Amino acid sequence: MSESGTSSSLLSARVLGLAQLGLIVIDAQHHIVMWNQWMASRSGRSSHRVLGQDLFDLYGELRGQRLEQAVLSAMQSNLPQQLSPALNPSPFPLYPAGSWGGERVEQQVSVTPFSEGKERYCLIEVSDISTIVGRERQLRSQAEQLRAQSYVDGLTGIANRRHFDVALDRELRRAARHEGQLSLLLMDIDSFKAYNDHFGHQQGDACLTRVAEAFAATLQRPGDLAARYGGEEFGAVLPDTNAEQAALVAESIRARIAALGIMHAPAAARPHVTLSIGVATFDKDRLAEPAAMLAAADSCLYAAKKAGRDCVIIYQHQQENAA
Ligand SMILES: Nc1nc2c(ncn2[C@@H]2O[C@H](COP(=O)(O)OP(=O)(O)OP(=O)(O)O)[C@@H](O)[C@H]2O)c(=O)[nH]1
Repeated sequence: MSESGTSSSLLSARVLGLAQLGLIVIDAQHHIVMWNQWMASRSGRSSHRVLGQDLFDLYGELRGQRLEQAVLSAMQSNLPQQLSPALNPSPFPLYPAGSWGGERVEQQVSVTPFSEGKERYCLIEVSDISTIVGRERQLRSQAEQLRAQSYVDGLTGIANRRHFDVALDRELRRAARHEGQLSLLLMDIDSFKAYNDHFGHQQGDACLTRVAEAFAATLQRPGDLAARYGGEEFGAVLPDTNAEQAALVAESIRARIAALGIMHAPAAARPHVTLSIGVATFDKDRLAEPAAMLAAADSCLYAAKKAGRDCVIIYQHQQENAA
């Protein structure tokens, strides 16, 4: 061999040793003819132990798997093949260099057929994509967390206004489609300004949280939604619930909040914290849109305030306003 031939093969060997990905070459009989340092340090098998062995004898678990199919089809079609990392995350039992055991590294594997003289070969390249996959997983879980948070009220931990709007819209459509029943409650803590003025905003927040938790705990069905509608107002979406049933639910919420016995400010209408509640029920001819339902429940809430607070008013279609 010429001097320049020798130095170029030395250079090739050095480059193969430095490559930051696994390089395996197998011949047409699947015998390993090249196994670089990256593969040795992550598989625990040095090249002199694996050269000449059938790749699929060495790693029996690869038999019948996508990698073997990719090699066969690359050899047949003479076209490169790529394994989907999502379906084949870690085909080879490879571990981070220097750590024998633990989690396999996540791999991206490609198979490239080639010929040299009369011989046919396959180059198998293996990249470690653990960091990328880990980062993707982290981003996905952060996105899920953000999504969950964006539907939860930060103070009280119950559903927020956005969640309420989405649920009301969805349940109204469902009720309209199936001629079903649906009721909506809007409620407001009585004389809450006086509470804040007397006890301070921080204690006001604590009161809101107690009321929210007790209100949410009153709703029994999995489809019911308890939400903070805004400020000291709460809303409930009650699927499959007619006006009579909704009136019972509203009354049990009212009674439960009154029974908490949270001391109110001297200037408040009652000695303890109470709720006023307005109730509206889906009607395909009159109350079929979210805005109409909300306006009806709100007019009842207003009527409950006028009626002295700590009470429930049900929307009546016959009258312009609540009874
Ligand atoms: N602490 C606290 N107070 C809030 C919050 N959101 C709204 N409020 C207060 O709730 C009070 C609502 O007062 P108003 O709308 O005047 O009604 P009210 O005093 O409850 O009287 P009625 O509704 O007529 O019984 C205001 O003082 C708001 O500042 C909150 O997140 N935390």
